[in-house]
Amino acid sequence: MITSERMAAVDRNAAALGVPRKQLMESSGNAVARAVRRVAGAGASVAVVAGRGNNGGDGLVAARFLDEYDVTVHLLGRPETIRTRIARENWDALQAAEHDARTVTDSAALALGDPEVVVDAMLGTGVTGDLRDPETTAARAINDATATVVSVDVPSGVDADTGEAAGLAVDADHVVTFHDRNPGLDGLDAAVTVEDIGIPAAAERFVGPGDLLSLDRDPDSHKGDAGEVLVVGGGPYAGAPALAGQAALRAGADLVRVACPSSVADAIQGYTENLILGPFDGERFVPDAVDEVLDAADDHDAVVLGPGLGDHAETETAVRAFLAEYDGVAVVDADALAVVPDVDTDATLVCTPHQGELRGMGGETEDDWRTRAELVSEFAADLGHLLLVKGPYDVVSDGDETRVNRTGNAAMTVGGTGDVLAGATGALSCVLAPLQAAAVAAYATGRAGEAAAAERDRGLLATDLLAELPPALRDQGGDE
Ligand SMILES: NC(=O)C1=CN([C@@H]2O[C@H](COP(=O)(O)OP(=O)(O)OC[C@H]3O[C@@H](n4cnc5c(N)ncnc54)[C@H](O)[C@@H]3O)[C@@H](O)[C@H]2O)[C@H](O)CC1
Ligand SMILES: [K+]
Repeated sequence: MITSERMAAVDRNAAALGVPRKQLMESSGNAVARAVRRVAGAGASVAVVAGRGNNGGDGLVAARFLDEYDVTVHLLGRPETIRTRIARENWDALQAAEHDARTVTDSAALALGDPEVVVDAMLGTGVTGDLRDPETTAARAINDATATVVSVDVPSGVDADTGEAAGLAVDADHVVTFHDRNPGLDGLDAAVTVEDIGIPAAAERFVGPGDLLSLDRDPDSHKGDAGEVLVVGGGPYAGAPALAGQAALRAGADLVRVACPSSVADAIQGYTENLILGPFDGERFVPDAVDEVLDAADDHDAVVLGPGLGDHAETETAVRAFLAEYDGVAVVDADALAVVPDVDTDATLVCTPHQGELRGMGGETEDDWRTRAELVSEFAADLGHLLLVKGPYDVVSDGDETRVNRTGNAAMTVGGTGDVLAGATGALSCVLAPLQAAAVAAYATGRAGEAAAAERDRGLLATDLLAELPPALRDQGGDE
């Protein structure tokens, strides 16, 4: 099962892996043609009704594969208004080969004739709201026809994720969908076939530029802001919370506060004016400070717990007490990880151990990334918490879904890059689901490290990564 949002990400990842969308469209169209052959008699008349997006493009490819039939293509709208280059190229290919391909500019003028099969390629996952004209009139004509209706990807007018239609929708006999089934197809009367269109499994497994699309969602559809992060860190160290806090800002958080012992507040503020300090008395995080930090945490969308806290027994007790009461999202890093295996908490934990810390938590690790991915997944399931295990290939798993990140380089073994990753994960946790936040944070931090290392053979510093995070969170690939 896959949502259309995730499908769009996987599609973009496939393109980055060398399998561009036009190639997928060729496979989709071919699969639709195969479905038509299963229901059409020899030489049957087939009407392909194509919209101006990529769903229409699939239909145009199908028409090319169905030369042995009497095929008529009805494009809904003028060819100049076809929305994507790849769909337009497939329209041009039909024209060049002198297929019977007509344009319908006046919806009243749509004459389907009396086809044996209609291919409904009007709208796919790009649909929003009620069908508009000419699609409404065309849907009515399709539903009135006696033809067998084969819908491409989803019956036009139906939301692939919910199965609901805002208004009129095509009443399909068969649906040919691609790669994996959308949740909305389950309740339909139609016979649904899922066709492999050659998307590599790696497009789902490896974090890629498509995963950055999840950051572009309509801001009104979630919290409405970029999030506020509380870093709980510092004591024996001051640099780590400063790095984590700045990374959270560079990853897009609106506001980052640092709850730290008063002994290091000036030092942390001295690194940057961009962080807001919320010091509590003392030289380290101790049980007495827990209530104050819990109050602060309640006003934030996510907490980053651990950078620079140290491993004093009192601090460990304080971390445990904090998590016992906290029920939001917490990115847990560094010394705070030690409490995770037996902590009692309602919080959503995103744990970011390196392989040494993972072993300290009782987890196993392996050099081979495939084996490691399995081990991390099993351990995340045992813990009941999400893990982002750092390594040459980072593994992110909640025990159910597992993603692997390949960005980054050996120069990033320098101290402080883990704090940057924890901060970025905290910021992204404000706007994305935890697994996606961890995956995107690992991907972007690795890319930031690659960009920073491009100019220096040695001597990379964790601070070099900070300014590289914003571009690393943007998809710089061309849209093919
Ligand atoms: N995911 C894959 O791997 C592949 C999918 N393919 C096919 O591409 C479509 C999705 O294509 P897209 O261009 O994003 O959207 P649509 O064709 O569904 O819609 C295009 C267009 O329609 C307009 N529109 C939206 N809502 C309405 C409405 N209510 N009434 C009228 N018009 C509407 C809007 O402007 C959209 O831009 C997917 O389903 C697959 O069939 C590719 O083949 C590649 C592989
Ligand atoms: K369709």
